[in-house]
Amino acid sequence: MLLEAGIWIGISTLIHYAWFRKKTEREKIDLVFKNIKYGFQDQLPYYFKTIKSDTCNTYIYHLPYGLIDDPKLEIILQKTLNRPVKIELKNQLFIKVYHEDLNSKYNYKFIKLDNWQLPIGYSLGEELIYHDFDKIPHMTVAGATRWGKTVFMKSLMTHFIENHPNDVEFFILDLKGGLSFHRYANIKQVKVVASNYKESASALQMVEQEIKQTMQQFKSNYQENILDTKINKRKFIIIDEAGELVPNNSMSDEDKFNAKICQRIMSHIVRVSGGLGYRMIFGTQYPTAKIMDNQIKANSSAKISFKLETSTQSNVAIDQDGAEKLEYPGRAIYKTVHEHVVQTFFINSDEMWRRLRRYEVNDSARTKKDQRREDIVTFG
Ligand SMILES: Nc1ncnc2c1ncn2[C@@H]1O[C@H](COP(=O)(O)OP(=O)(O)OP(=O)(O)O)[C@@H](O)[C@H]1O
Repeated sequence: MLLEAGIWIGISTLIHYAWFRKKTEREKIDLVFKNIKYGFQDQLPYYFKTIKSDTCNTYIYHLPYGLIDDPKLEIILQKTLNRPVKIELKNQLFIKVYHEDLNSKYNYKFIKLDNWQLPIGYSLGEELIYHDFDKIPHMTVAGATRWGKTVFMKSLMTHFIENHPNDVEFFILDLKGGLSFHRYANIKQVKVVASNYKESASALQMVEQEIKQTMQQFKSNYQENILDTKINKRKFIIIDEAGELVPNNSMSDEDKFNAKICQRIMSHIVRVSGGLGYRMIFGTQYPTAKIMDNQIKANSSAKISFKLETSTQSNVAIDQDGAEKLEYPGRAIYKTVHEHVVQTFFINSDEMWRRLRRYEVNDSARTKKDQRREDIVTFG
């Protein structure tokens, strides 16, 4: 009698333990598959193995033939496990469950990368995500005001000046009155900082003229692409706020005229100059079809978006929803063929100046150089 009671207590304790014990991550993943019916007919993903690392646990599953990815799965697993989750579907299903979320700030640091690669920021697991401007020359940068566009452009500038002080050149259109980039106008690598329509049109005409000359030079040497030459120079045209360059009725005739020149040359730059070593960074807080027109979008296969107001804007900027849900300044979606959520690097003006001031040239040297440039440029 006593023995029977003891066995019964033992069994019920076991049942109780099995029922109430904390489920493992893997058990929870299996339950999610079952509950949301993520499978093909009655076949669910079949567990293969787990790889544990310092940053995450990766659960690998074989998939029944015919089962494709489901965008909801990542969100459901994230909520169920209460951890950041990233899902990749290659031949198998890889579910990465991270121990830590992304930090909301990573300070800029000098990172030596090959050639014309730019560290964009960290994605989950502190994986460094970088962009190769020799593979994809032009980039659009969208984001509502105060969410990180200008800081991103500044860290791009600092990175390339630190990595290629003798080979990089910048043409900057700072249409927020020159407030963000004026301080760097006398840096050796900065050819011009334009802060109004007239200066912007002149700066872009300067670029257009240089493109013409480079083209001529390539033609006479039977060269097709800068990557097949020994030329190390790369020229970046930064547009910080492209929305200002769309002609509208509140502009004076002269401003409209100059804005139209800018539109024409920006479109020329993205169409013809990538192979010649020119890279355009097209920034806007207003991603509408009018501002980010088809020409710019089609020729800028790299897209970054910081937080935007609506999913409609997100679809214009990066061809998908998501930018409207970003939560922190500096957090962005970087999209080429692949897509990554990243925390971009933070740099403030003092730090940038501390790093770049050694490249400052004095005013008289700059004036002489500008005069020489003006000799070859036809201003509109
Ligand atoms: N990568 C980052 N990491 C952390 N915080 C950031 C980052 N980038 C920007 N911030 C924060 O957001 C603020 C605004 O950034 P930024 O000036 O780049 O915005 P913006 O989108 O260019 O705005 P605006 O269009 O008004 O110029 C910064 O002063 C900083 O406090």
